[in-house]
Amino acid sequence: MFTGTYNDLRLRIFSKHPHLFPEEVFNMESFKWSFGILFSRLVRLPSMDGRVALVPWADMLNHSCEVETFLDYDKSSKGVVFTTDRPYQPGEQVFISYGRKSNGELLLSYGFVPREGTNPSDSVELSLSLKKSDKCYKEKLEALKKHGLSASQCYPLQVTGWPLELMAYAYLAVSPPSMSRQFEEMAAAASNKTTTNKNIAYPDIEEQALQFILDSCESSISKYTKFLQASGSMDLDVTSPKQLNRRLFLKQLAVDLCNSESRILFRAQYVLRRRLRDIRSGELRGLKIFSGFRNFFG
Ligand SMILES: C[S@@+](CC[C@H](N)C(=O)[O-])C[C@H]1O[C@@H](n2cnc3c(N)ncnc32)[C@H](O)[C@@H]1O
Repeated sequence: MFTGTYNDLRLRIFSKHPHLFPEEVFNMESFKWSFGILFSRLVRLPSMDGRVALVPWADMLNHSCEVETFLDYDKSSKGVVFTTDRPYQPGEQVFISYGRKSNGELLLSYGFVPREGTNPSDSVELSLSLKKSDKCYKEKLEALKKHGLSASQCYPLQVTGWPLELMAYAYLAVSPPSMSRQFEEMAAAASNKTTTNKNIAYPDIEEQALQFILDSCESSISKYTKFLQASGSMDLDVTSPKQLNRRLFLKQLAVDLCNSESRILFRAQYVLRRRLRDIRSGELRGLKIFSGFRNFFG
């Protein structure tokens, strides 16, 4: 990402105006540094339409997932103000919220991962894909494309659940050719750009749709498990103690992120399995009643 953005800037701006952007200053190293400084310190000001600013004193405040206080511009005092949401004791560390962000977003923008289980906004992207072998692959893809979606889509899973769009995508992925008239409705509900009714339900294929989500969850879990197992014996390939510390630190961040994301996937797996078990045992009960009737009438 850095390399692409930097090369783009160099090609389109720096190389055309070398007197304004000398290579000794505007190089990859300084670009990385300024990018990091800017993105870990800039403040979005909600009352100024989300305009961003660098606010020297405010960039000393660390983030906590447990507070709901944001920095904002205050018209009456003409300054950036911060009001705490609870009393603090003298000497106690004061926190702000960097926004309701997932652990992955916090790691990418700020370089840290909150302690496991402490971030209620944490989420993990679950990738769902149409099966190439699906008899209606072309029709489904066409319906998806109409709503700005593609054959593979990512949806955020949280410990507390998943968006209605994800379920709509799963319905579309598993629906048989006999439901082709509903493809359009399902694709529209799977898109977060449309405002159509998202709360669609197709009881006949609910079990297959949940199983489809569960399969995707389990395939994702197995990737995380493989990474976490391999991380124990990962070759860090370093030449100095300083480099070793840095690599160990980065590896720990990756492990922390994987642990928090797989925790969400395990929770989803549990909920899905339980729901499927209920559906299947309901069906079994239905079958037993039906065979009871048969006995009765037979
Ligand atoms: C705006 S600065 C906050 C001040 C910073 N701690 C400092 O000493 O300059 C943002 C950086 O602080 C660190 N940080 C903020 N909140 C944190 C937290 N809850 N856990 C670990 N590091 C945190 C991260 O390195 C982040 O990029």
